[in-house]
Amino acid sequence: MSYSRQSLMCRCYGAMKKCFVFTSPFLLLIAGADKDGNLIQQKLHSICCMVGEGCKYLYDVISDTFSWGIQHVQDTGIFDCNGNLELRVIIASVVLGAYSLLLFSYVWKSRNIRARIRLKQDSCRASINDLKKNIIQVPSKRVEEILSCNFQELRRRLKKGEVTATEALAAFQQKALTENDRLNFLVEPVKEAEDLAKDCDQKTNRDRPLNGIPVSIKENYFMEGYHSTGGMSTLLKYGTVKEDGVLVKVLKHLGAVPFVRTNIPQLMMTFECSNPIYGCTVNPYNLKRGPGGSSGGEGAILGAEASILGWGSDIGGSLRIPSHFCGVYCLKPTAGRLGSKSNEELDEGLVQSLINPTPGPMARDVDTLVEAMKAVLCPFMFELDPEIPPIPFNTEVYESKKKLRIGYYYSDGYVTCIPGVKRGLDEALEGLKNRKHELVEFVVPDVRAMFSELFCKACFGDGSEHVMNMFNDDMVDPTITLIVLMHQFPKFIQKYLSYISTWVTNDRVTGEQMRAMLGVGSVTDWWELTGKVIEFRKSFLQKWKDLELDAVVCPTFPYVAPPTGAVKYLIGGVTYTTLYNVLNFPAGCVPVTKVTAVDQIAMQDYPSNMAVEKFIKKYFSADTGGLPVTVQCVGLPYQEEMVLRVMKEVELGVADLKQS
Ligand SMILES: CCCCCC/C=C\CCCCCCCC(=O)NCCO
Repeated sequence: MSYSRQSLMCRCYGAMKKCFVFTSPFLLLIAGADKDGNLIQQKLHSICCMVGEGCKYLYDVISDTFSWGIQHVQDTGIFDCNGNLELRVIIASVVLGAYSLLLFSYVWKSRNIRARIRLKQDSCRASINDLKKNIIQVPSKRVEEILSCNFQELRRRLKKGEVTATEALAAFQQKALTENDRLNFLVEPVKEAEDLAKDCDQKTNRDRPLNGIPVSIKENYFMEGYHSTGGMSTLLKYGTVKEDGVLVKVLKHLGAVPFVRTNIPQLMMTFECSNPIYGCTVNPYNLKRGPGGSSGGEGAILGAEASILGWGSDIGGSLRIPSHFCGVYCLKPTAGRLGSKSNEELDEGLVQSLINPTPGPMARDVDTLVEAMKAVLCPFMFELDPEIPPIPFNTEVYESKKKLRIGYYYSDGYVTCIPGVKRGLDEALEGLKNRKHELVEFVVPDVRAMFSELFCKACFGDGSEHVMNMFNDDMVDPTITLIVLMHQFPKFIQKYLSYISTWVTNDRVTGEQMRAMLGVGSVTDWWELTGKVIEFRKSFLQKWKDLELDAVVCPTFPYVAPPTGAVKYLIGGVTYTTLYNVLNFPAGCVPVTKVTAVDQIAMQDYPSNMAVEKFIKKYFSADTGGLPVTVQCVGLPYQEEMVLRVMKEVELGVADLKQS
């Protein structure tokens, strides 16, 4: 989505609105003035007194200017000041008239937005109902049998013709429809799925690596005939996508059957999963809690076992956070390994050269991720997108038996992990130790500066202008209202608010993040930021090399699935994932445990110095029993195979522990 696609009118409207809203109080003050402008002086004086001595100087300048201005107007003789009512009436009428116009245009605009959203909702609902009515009938015993297969088993049966692709599709469609009624992860079913499945059932196609495997796809992936909105209804205006994106083409070429498109948060830059078009998705383990985001629909559908392989994307944790909250596996590849032409990042305002999003697979075991990566890293994809480095899957690295030297950390130095998360890491490390790997403590560098000074500044380098402009023609989801509202203020007020928030939250990061979202300023500042990112990567790499590490294992996130609507108070946790986007290191998640009653009791000792910690204490001391915990496995750039190997080692190590 390019800037040019943002209608000029919307942007002008937004700018005018802001200008007007912030100047009108002054206009009204003028309207309330007597002929000498006394009232203005009085009001300004009292305001200035409140702000303090420093502002008095400013007051003198301003009030002198006003007096001069009014005197000047009187001198011109445009109106008779003895009856100065006229001036006030004129100004008041202009202000009220403009407000009425604004109100009218707001109501008119809202009606259009709501109509656009309703139209899309109706079409999605119709599509779901259509599938419910016309779903291929498969006996329930057969459905259960298919759903109980793991990926390898399902693929083997499909290949042998013991299960047809049409049956597999129907089984997952049935399960998805049932689970969707409780979790709302579906955006819409893929209408062509049945035709694709029938094609897979041709004998000549059975050898394709993913033949007949039903796959779920995040809404932002380009698919011919479908909208990719990232939860922004304004993007519905541009119609459906004309051509499949690279990964969808590759998946179809390999025989996979995309069967549903799944939900995302509005704007895809938060880890709530709610937007005004498709609504709110909830967590399969606890319906009062969220599935994470932005690939939240994928997290929920996989967590509910209604999909066997899903595809999401990640620029700050959007594959890893939902995996962690929903207890599923994922791989966030190095940005570039799978290219950048598969999914909509309405993020084009967010797509910059420093920190890039990447598509990636999500699944219910490591083997599926391995098979998915092996399959898609194929000549067909390298030809389709020559910008993707033609590096096939390195089986040798994945299958190597060499003992590994693995770094680990329990805290990144900012938000402390809750006890359940710490215990999850304990278990992963113990499993690795039992498998004779060497463990080395690793201290991560300053994540506070990394998050606000590098991640936020890069992602919102334009002062969030591009994304915020889109809201001039859209509704705002309650999960992000606060942040959108804040951006309606002039920058100097936002800056002021950021300092207040540091003071209120006792947390430097909150204020720093707010200021970072005001953008970098100039090209020179952007170059400086580029230099800082390069420097950060260099020094991190050096630390890694000094310790001669093969990989790092650490918490994916400091807490588990939060109640829906609570993410806005908990953003701080995101340093654990954004670190590896800033570094552009591949990282994957492995579920290791679930929160226990003992973990919940241990929350009594959780710190509560910063606001974010107080909220964590509030939201995770109870009602978290049974929620999944994963660990994050990290490798050097382009070493996805090493990450997957470590993930497999963790999976095996934890399984051994549970058996013993
Ligand atoms: C208007 C909403 C802006 C919220 C700004 C909060 C600032 C930083 C938090 C970053 C949270 C990142 C969540 C994950 C984003 C992600 O990976 N998206 C994937 C897009 O493909």
